[in-house]
This record gives sequence, structure tokens and C-alpha cells, in this order.
Amino acid sequence: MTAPIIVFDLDGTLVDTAPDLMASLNHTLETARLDAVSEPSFRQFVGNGGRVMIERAFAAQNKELSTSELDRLLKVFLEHYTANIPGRSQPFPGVTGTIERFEAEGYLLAICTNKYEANSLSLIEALGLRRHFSANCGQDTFPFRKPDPRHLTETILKAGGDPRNAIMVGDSRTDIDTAKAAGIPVIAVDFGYTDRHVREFDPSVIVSHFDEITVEMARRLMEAAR
Ligand SMILES: O=C(O)COP(=O)(O)O
Ligand SMILES: [Mg+2]
Repeated sequence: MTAPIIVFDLDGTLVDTAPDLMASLNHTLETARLDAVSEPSFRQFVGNGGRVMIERAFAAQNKELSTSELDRLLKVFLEHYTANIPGRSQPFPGVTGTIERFEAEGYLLAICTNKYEANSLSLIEALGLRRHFSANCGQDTFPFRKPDPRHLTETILKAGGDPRNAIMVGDSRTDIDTAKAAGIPVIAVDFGYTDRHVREFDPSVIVSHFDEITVEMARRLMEAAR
């Protein structure tokens, strides 16, 4: 039997990247002469990658944005963000312990993120976490991405896992919708980046700290999903 697998979202779930994403977004908006965004509004912009983040920031200020301008600004954003990794980004409390608990029980670990794959890899490398993950799939790894369930199922297959013996951990509606569409149980953290509370999207369970995510919880959720 293949090993069970736990798949994590990255931004707002495993790693608190908000200070750096927001700094890069504000740098980008400044070059376009838009107002800087503050933390509460920033949370509504994140979750679908840098391009969508910029689009949402423009829409919130009722500013027009052509595709060519968006392409240019995405380059500005990515250059700034990439040059500053890991910046102030830190794993959320309890992440290391959770990784150890699941590894000790023979679980595979993977990341399924709407960040670009290269940024995701360099971030977890810089934080010393890369060796724990059998696959790290970003928005550009496949021709589809979250909330398309294939982003999750293909991540699982790439890691050597089986979607029928898998669990997802995420912080946003995107993650919950993705896992549900894939028929995979999903643990939602309530400390990530979302403007609406995760309970509105009906995840399998909600936790407020990584210490609450036990192997027993994962086993129970996977059994209930069968
Ligand atoms: O950076 C984003 O917008 C989304 O990234 P995530 O999928 O890791 O939350
Ligand atoms: Mg996230």
C-alpha cells in the first residue's frame, strides 16, 4: 500500500508570508502610482497568485488595468519578491512539530500552492524545510491550478501518494474548494489569509494551531471520506 500523504498550502498555511507579499505588492503599486494596501485589504487579494493579487488591488481602487500593464507589473512584483526571499517570512508556530509527527508515522508530505513553483521552492529551501517535501507544485507546474482539483491530485501522484489516502491543509476558500472537488478531506487553519472566515466554506475540520493537527485526526478524516 502506498504511504498516506498530507498536502499543505503554502502562503498563510505553512508559512506566514504576508509581510513580504505585501511589501512586494506595495512596491509594485507604488511604481504604478497607486495607494499602498494595508493588512486587512491585503488578505482579500492573496490566494490566487501574484497576478490576481495585483488585479484585485487595482479593482479595489477602481483603477483600469490593461493586460500589457498587468504583465509588466507582475514582472516588477516577482523581481522584488524573488530578490527578498525569505525576507521576514516564518513558518507558523507548530509547523516543525507537525512535520515531525507525520514523518514519524510514515506519511509523505507535499506542497500545493498558487505561488510560482520556483518561489515556493526557494522559500522552503531558505527556511530549511525543503527536504521534508516529496513534491512542491506551484501554479505553473501543471497547465491547471487550484481551485482545479487536478492541481491537488497531480501533486499527490507526483509525491508518490494516492489521492484516496490523502489529506489537505489550507487557509482559504481556494484550498477548501479544491480538496472538496477532489473528494479529499481538508483541514482549514483559521489564521491564514482570507477575508471570509473559513467556516463559511465548510471544511472537514477547523484548527487554530498546528499542534491540533494530529495523525489520529488525519486518519479519522480519511476513513470518514472513504
Ligand atoms: O500567493 C498566493 O496568492 C497563493 O499562495 P497559496 O496557494 O500558497 O496560498
Ligand atoms: Mg494560502
